[in-house]
This record gives sequence, C-alpha cells and structure tokens, in this order.
Amino acid sequence: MLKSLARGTEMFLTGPETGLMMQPALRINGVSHTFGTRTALDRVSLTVPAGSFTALLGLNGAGKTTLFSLVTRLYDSTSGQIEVFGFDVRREAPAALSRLGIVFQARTLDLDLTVRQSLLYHAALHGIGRRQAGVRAAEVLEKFTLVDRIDDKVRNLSGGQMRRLEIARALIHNPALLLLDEPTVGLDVEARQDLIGEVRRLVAEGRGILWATHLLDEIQMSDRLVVLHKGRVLSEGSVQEVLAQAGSPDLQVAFISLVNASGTKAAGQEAAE
Ligand SMILES: Nc1ncnc2c1ncn2[C@@H]1O[C@H](COP(=O)(O)OP(=O)(O)OP(=O)(O)O)[C@@H](O)[C@H]1O
Repeated sequence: MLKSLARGTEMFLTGPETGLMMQPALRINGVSHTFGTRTALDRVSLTVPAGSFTALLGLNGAGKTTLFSLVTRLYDSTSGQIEVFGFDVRREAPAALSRLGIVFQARTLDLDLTVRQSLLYHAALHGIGRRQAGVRAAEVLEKFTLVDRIDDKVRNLSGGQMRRLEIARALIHNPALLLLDEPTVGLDVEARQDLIGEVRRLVAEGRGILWATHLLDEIQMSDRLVVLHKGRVLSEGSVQEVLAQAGSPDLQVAFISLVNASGTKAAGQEAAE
C-alpha cells in the first residue's frame, strides 16, 4: 500500500511517507476565527485520522472555507492549535505545509499553460527537481486519467478534467493529507461520481482526505464525518456514531435534527441580530 521505489540514488515515492502514519493527518483544537464582529468559527476541534476519508458536512456559511484557509495559513489562527501529522502550522509551518495538498473551491488554474506546464511549475514551487517532477507528473496524471491531455492547454479541458488536474497538481509533492473544498461544485452527475471515486482511491494509498461538502449523497457509511454548522462542530465520528447521536438511521433526518438541536445562537448569528 505504501510503497517507495528506489531508483539509483533517487527515491521516488508512490505513496505518502510511512513514518507519519502514527499521527492524525490533521488535528484542529479549539480554533476560532472572526471577521470583524462576525464569528465564522467558534472553538472548532476535529481530527482527520491518517488514511481516512473524512467528510466535513456543512451548509453554505458553515465555515468550511474559513477552516481550510486557517489550515493552509492563508489566514492566521490566533486561537487554538492546528497540527498536520503532529507539526504545528504556525510554529513548524514548512514541515506541516509540505505534507498537505489543497484544492480550493474556486478554480485556480492558469488557462494558458499546458497540463504538463501546470504540473512542472507547481513541482518547481515545491523544490522538486525536473527529473523527479516528470516522474511525479506522470504518476498523478495516470491516477486522474489525464495522460493523453498532457500537452493540451488547460483552457481546452472540460470542467471535470480541470478539477482532476487541480487534484493531480495538489498531489505533485506527494502530500499525505489532501484537503478538498466542495470539489464537485459545477460538475455533472457522471463527472462527480468519477471524481469522488478517484479521490476515494487515494485513501487506499494511505492518504488522509478532508472533503468539504454540503451534499449528503457524497458521504458513505464507511466515512468519518464532521458536521459543521454556523461555525460550530455539532457532531464528529464515524457516520454510524453521528447517526446514533442524532437518533436517526437516515443521514438527512440526522443532519436536520442536529442542526435543530443546536438551537440558540450559533456562531455568525450574533452579527445578524
Ligand atoms: N472575507 C470575509 N469577510 C467577512 N466575512 C466572511 C469572509 N469570509 C467568510 N465570511 C463569513 O464567515 C462565515 C463562514 O463562511 P465560509 O465561506 O467559511 O463558509 P462555507 O461553509 O465555506 O460556505 P460556502 O459553502 O458557501 O462556501 C459566513 O458567515 C461568511 O459570510
């Protein structure tokens, strides 16, 4: 499952570093964030175990993107603690950030580059030498069935192919944790199914996945689930545990029940009042 192939003096990794797997891929403890008077996250704690598919389920405005921005240090977290494989994102930023890949909700591709150029450029940003970058690019394109598009301009890809390229690019430095913020937005049913299947296969390689979504049908019974609502974690655990906490075997009913039970002022409401 976790393989490393030694070729001459170079090491090419096809799965994440094995030594990391004792630590959770992501541990968030007591993190809050405000925009002016608006509280976007209120003492959020959650864990993404190494090698797990963890769904972060929340409606619009739940705080999913804000959380991703804090993990990737786009925003600075001033309260609580965020660790990637035990490395604190503030105090040990290079060690933490080099072990995570991110796909943001909004597309961030340069349409004038070719697929190959996109990948090699990002590999260079991560300090990966040209030869190893070529090997990694071939690997990630294979995983996301884009090999035959390698010399096409990004602007000529379909929406689903662009998304797959973004994920391939996020894996170019072989991170053991991948964060995806509502990656299926704008994709048709078939492209959605293909994408989620390809990402689930990354779990089998030992990667931890945090998949933010508001779509219940993207969650499987074998997943870990975190329910985020108006900046607060309402439930966390296996899907079975979340259903048991909510008292319903149906995920939609359980979700609504958790939201209703969260009752009074959730984060973000204060400013609206
Ligand atoms: N830059 C900002 N300035 C002010 N408020 C913001 C900013 N970014 C987010 N917010 C607010 O913070 C809260 C959480 O927003 P966030 O975008 O993190 O939620 P989300 O779960 O990602 O929602 P969506 O699914 O719609 O993307 C919302 O109330 C939002 O209006």
